[in-house]
Amino acid sequence: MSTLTIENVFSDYQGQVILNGLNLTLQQGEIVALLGPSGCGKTTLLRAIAGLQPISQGTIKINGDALSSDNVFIPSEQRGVGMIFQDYALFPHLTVADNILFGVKGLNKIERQARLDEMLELVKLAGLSQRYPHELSGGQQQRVSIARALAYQPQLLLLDEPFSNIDAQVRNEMMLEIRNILKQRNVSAVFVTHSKDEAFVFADKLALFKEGSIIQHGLAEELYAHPNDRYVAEFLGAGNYLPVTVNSCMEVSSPIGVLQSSASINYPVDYQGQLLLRPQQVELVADEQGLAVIVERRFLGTVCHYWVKVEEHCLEVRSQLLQLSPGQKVNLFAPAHPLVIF
Ligand SMILES: Nc1ncnc2c1ncn2[C@@H]1O[C@H](COP(=O)(O)OP(=O)(O)OP(=O)(O)O)[C@@H](O)[C@H]1O
Repeated sequence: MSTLTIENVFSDYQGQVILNGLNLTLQQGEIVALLGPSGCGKTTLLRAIAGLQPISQGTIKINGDALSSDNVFIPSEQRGVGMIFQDYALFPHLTVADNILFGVKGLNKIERQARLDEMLELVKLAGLSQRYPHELSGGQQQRVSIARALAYQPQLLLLDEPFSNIDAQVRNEMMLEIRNILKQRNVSAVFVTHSKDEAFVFADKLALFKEGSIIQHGLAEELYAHPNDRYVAEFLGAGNYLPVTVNSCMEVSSPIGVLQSSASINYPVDYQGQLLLRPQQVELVADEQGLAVIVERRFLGTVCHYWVKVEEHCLEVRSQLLQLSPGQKVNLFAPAHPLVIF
């Protein structure tokens, strides 16, 4: 059974549609990132799941039980959902121990202590239980907020941009640490972010938002390699878009020559479209008679980023060939792969 099921969910603010018929399912233990630019409705969906935002149509279920639908509205505190916010939302006048145990009900004193010890160990804060939030670093405060959400043993954890206040240098490490904790406990989670890099590190699946709709959702690798829309392709990383004409179900003609696809192309012969080539999918070969010329080079350590002009097109290429220089003639190749054409 899915942990979370979102079926045809609509929501509005004063008649303005914010969520426009969303569908999404999440299996037990999966982490999904709601990804998209500012204002596209990610937080509104998170709030709707938490019971903090009404929906006007559709159904939200957890473990098969309806929480929001035409005739059901379960209050937030009865949903079994934990939330972690960007600003941690710790109680400043409570110690770490009291913050962590705040939502834990129905345990005796010994059980409460055992739950606290377990959580402190899980988030590596043993020994700090009597400190107050202002006596902790940002990362430690974030770990307290995780421990507080997990101490309550939620069926589902909701995280709203939880890493945006964490120093970039420790952010990746922190994301992996929290991801490991969730995986260790088999906790399902929905994570809001506008950063594809955070989504790739933290989530198993992505749901890409555009103006209140989910344009595509699935495994991160699947969306990156097979975006079904140029918006998805652009959001998930740099790419070159070259005009191509389909020659056959396995071949196209392009400004850098004839390219082979290793999967069938779903367009008819003579179809003219735009081919997506990620910078690492293009290879360079130095050639004095080459049809392309290097116009810019940026050294990045193990690879170089080149901008290469061919006809009127300028392509971004990431290459392990480090010695090419601006002005040099080259040829470009794209080894056979499943071509993505829009
Ligand atoms: N309380 C409110 N009243 C009216 N409109 C609102 C309210 N909260 C959000 N909105 C509008 O709903 C839309 C979606 O907002 P939401 O916060 O869900 O976006 P988001 O994708 O989470 O953005 P961000 O990444 O900036 O947090 C925006 O156009 C916003 O202006």
